[in-house]
Amino acid sequence: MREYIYMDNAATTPVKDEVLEEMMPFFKEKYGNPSSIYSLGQTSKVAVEKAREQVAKSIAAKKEEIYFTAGGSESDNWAIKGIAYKNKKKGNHIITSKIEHHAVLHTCEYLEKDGFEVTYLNVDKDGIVDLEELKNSIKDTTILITIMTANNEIGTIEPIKEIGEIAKSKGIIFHTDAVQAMGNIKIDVNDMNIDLLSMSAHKVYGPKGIGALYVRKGIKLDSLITGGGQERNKRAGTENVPAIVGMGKAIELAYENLEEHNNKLISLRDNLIKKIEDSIDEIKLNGHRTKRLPGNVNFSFKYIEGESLLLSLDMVGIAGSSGSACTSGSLDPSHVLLGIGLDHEIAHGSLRLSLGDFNNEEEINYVVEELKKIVQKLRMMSPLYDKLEGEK
Ligand SMILES: Cc1ncc(COP(=O)(O)O)c(C=O)c1O
Repeated sequence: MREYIYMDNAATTPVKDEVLEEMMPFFKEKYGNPSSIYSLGQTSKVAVEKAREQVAKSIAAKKEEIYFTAGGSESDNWAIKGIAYKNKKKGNHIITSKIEHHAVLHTCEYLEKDGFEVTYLNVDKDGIVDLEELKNSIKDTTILITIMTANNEIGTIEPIKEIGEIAKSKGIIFHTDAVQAMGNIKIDVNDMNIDLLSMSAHKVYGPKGIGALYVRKGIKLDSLITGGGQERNKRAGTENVPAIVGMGKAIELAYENLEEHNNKLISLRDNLIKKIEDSIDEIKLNGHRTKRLPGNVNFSFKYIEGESLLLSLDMVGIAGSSGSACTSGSLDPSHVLLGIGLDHEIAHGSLRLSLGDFNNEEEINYVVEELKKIVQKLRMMSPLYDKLEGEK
């Protein structure tokens, strides 16, 4: 069998050699605690601050506006709960969208049980938030708008700058989950009026279990973990120095080569979309055709179960996804696909192929060839497809 073809880069990415190389000394040689005042400790502290600078630079933020966390989920939880509880006296209303990641949706549901009111905005057939509906949803009690920069399943990029402007004009705090967008889209927190932004290293060829939250200077939010004075008293606990160093390097690399990376991915993505559309019928591309992440391809295939498709692809050495990594494995159709108006049956037959820096044209051709055969085989086994064939 040929080498494994990995097309699930939206779930996670491999750590790049240059990233691993930067991390390695911080496990055994430079193992000091950044809070220790002797030189071994200070070496770690300098490394953490360098990474903070690298992360800040990538979104045009200041170094002291970056807090390291244990990943995207933690950043989302902290941003939303932190702002909600800090502003409880001002109001209890939060606005989000129906297609957010569960790290946002489940946090909002948690807050609803604690007396907060949440509006879940609809999106159009491509997954784009309706700005008029957003404006009309704002109340005197609205304290936070949280809308993702780009969707993890269908890749649609939201009008973040416009949302930021609306929030700013009404004096409402704006948080965005940029976990999928980082390393794929140029982000400027000032130009886009973003007050808080969540990110995660493992989507940009960095290590897992490390992320960051950008908090605009002047925005107050409750501490996430109390204890020692780390992260300026906001998130206690000895820093994960190797992971922080890896995150800094991974993000720096991603933004150094953004254009080159994007041009390559967009060309691969559009080729893959075209080849699938040319060779398989009764399919639907999910997400916006152009306002989408450079590496994201998401199709629904009529008369097919996404899980069977994934297993069949795995058997020929191809890794994809039928929803976000956190929800695949469950039998419920994706809330994102239902959110863009797909019915349950077609939402079940969906496949996400997310391309990354290590994919190439040869792999695209192989995937299309195999996908075509698998779809045909699975449809022949589908009672619904059989019935329709009989009617033709
Ligand atoms: C949009 C989005 N937000 C948040 C997360 C959670 O990030 P992490 O895995 O770092 O907790 C993910 C991960 O898939 C994501 O895609």
